[in-house]
Amino acid sequence: MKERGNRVKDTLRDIYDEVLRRNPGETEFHQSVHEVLDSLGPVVDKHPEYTDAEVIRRMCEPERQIIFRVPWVDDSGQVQVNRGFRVEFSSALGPYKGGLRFHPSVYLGIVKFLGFEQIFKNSLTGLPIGGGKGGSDFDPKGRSEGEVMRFCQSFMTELYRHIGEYTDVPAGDIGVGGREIGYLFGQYKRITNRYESGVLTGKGLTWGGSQVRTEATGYGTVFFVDEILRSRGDSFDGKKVVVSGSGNVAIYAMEKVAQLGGTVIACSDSSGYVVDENGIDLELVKELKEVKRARISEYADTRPEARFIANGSVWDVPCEIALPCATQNELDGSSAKVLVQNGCRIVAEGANMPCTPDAVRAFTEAGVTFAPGKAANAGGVATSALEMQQNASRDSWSFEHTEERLGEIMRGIHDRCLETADEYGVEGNYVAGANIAGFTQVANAMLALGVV
Ligand SMILES: NC(=O)C1=CN([C@@H]2O[C@H](COP(=O)(O)OP(=O)(O)OC[C@H]3O[C@@H](n4cnc5c(N)ncnc54)[C@H](O)[C@@H]3O)[C@@H](O)[C@H]2O)C=CC1
Ligand SMILES: O=C(O)CCC(=O)C(=O)O
Repeated sequence: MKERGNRVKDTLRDIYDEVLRRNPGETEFHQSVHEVLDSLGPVVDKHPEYTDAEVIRRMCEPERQIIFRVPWVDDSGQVQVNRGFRVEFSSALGPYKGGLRFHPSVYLGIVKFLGFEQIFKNSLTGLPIGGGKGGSDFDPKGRSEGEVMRFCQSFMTELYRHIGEYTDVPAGDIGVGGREIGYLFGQYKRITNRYESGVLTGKGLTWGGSQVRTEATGYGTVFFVDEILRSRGDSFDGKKVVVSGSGNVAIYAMEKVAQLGGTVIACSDSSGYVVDENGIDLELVKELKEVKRARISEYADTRPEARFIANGSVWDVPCEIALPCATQNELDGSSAKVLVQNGCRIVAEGANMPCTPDAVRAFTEAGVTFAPGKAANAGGVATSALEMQQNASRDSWSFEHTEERLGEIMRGIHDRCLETADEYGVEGNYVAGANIAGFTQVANAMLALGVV
């Protein structure tokens, strides 16, 4: 028995070593692979057919990686050159699906970590979507409307030949919202001469978009936490919540917390954080971030009762529930210890991999419930799949119906994580439950499809 356990460990170690060797310097990708492999011991033990067919080894190698030049002309007439990426990771369950990120930190390792996470997240939704991710090192900050449009058009001038309703369906992520999806869709339509609505999601409501897609990731994360609370006979009522970021995911997480009776007392952006003990004024954040594209510090200029802190961590603010909704590795081990000391009981990742491995360890050791992003933030991509359904049937659902579907999907993911954790002897462990449940569905499809 012990010998078999050691063999399983050796196999997983061997696969991880190969990932390190093949993908040098891609630290975020290594981190995300390690986190998944760490959960798979009991599955490999129970199902040797997965390793016999090298399912895990194949899963760690993207089906296709596309890197391309994105040249464009800025407002001063200067030619700029950025780099574009699309990593098509797994199409075992459906067309590649996942967002595009425009941020100066983007390189292959970030796109691959995000694409890898997306395989398991998309599987957890129970909807027919594979995993992929893309983006560019373009920095939209400080760029004019015209510059953003010309960049998006140049990006799509290459990307269009790799995507399609049945092939690969991108959407938004950091730095890519409704405005950018509009420019990208416009250029795709122009080049292909096809109104192929299902090629992108996150579209505007008058041109093929879905109700609730804008809100879906943030709302979904809060629905997930609500399910955790409900399973303990508790609710958001009167709970103090801290959210990091103030972009798409953060804004709609804050909105749903308030609707369910909780109070968000702090949020942030990359320049610092604001604390408003009376509850963050969401209309003000929306005005600053969605309309003016301003810094969060302006919040405190408008609300004298609020404080802006430029240096420091939003995780220093005491709360019962923490929702990291900004970016990867933004919450480290020492921040996690501060949260624990201050009485935080639940952490749910609205962002992708915002908690470092040290942070996750600190939460687990302290008995804090930790919901990983691939489960807790799956509401965004799930609603993208609902957008694809509406596009395919040329239908358009109401806000209420779509939100109801989102709620059902998030409750389903929550329950599947717990049931799977129980089945594999790691009761209450959402990380293991999410990784194993997401993995087995993809692995079974890969076995059925042969060595491809
Ligand atoms: N948009 C979506 O549907 C989904 C997004 N996500 C993830 O959620 C996270 C946020 O994405 P979005 O809200 O879409 O992007 P966004 O571009 O709308 O907002 C990002 C926010 O994070 C802040 N931020 C970035 N770096 C920061 C740092 N180091 N410290 C503090 N704040 C920082 C930015 O100032 C901004 O407020 C990302 O990890 C993304 O991958 C996950 C699932 C779906
Ligand atoms: O809606 C989508 O396809 C993308 C969502 C996404 O990028 C994510 O789940 O991280």
